[in-house]
Amino acid sequence: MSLDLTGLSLGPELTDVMQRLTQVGAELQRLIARNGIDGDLGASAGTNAGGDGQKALDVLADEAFMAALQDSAVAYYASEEQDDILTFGSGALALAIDPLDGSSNIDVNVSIGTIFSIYPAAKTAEASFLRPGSEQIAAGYMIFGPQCTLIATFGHGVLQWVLDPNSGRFERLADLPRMGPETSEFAINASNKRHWPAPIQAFIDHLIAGADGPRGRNFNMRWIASLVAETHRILKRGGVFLYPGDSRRGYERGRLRHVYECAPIAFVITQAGGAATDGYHPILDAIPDSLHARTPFVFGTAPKVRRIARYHDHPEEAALIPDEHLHR
Ligand SMILES: O=P(O)(O)OC[C@H]1O[C@](O)(COP(=O)(O)O)[C@@H](O)[C@@H]1O
Ligand SMILES: [Mg+2]
Ligand SMILES: [Mg+2]
Repeated sequence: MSLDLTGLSLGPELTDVMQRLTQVGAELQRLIARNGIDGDLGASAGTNAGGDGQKALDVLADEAFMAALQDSAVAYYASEEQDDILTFGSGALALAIDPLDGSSNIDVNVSIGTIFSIYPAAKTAEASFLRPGSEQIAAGYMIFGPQCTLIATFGHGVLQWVLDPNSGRFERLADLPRMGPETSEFAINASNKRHWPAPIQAFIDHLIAGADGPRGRNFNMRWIASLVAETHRILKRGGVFLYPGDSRRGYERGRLRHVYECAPIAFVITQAGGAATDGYHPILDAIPDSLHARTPFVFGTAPKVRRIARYHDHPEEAALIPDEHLHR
């Protein structure tokens, strides 16, 4: 057993799938630590279904998860790296996965990870994933960084484990506390500013104006370009993340993928007391129209996420709403 699930009643199928996911995670952390010794995990390795360039580690991670899950309770496997949903058998579960998130960071030794999302299998492969994220029964991510951490939700708060490199086992830590309402950090790829829609431009302009602007206080910015690392920081110390749709060709719906990136992160964040939207509507209520569909994505501390929605309704007043009026 690679994962301490003591005291959790997940049922035999989900327990087994979590064990298999974390076995692969522990192996990926080991391989990543040896990058450059045997080969280059950041080397180009083709193009995936979504048209993104693949790195050697993208392909290797996808193959490792596929091999580990083929004879498990996973009936349907939907991966960022596969054109179509794969059918493994007649098990009770459907698993969507971003096998390697943050690939642009592989060759610069910055945190990367795996994002997973689990549903009860539906009648067909498509129906198992093209459904509201609120129907997920489990979701989370592993981060491959200074520590290998697993964050997961099974619908009752957010749990965390850390991989003990001595034993190869994920040890459970205290559950994550709920996110507080206060925060002063935001995350967005600001190089795209000229392409953003007006409400996002106004929101960010007001944050950057700091104490001299309508918000009347200073804010701080971070951008790692690994969704897992950004999520982890926001879970631990609050803040807000934005990848809006923009006017670049192919980015009308942003960059991030609904099924295997945004829905699972939204499940984790809302279970931690935060909020997750497409800028306006809750992500967990939306139904993606295809496996690799993109969605604009805003998540983090709930009042901040709600304020961004207000910039769409009332851009002139949104900056002036007191935080305490955004608690619901
Ligand atoms: O390079 P950009 O446009 O800032 O995008 C960064 C985003 O792209 C991603 O790397 C996409 O994920 P993949 O590496 O799985 O394709 C996210 O982790 C990150 O938030
Ligand atoms: Mg990703
Ligand atoms: Mg990926």
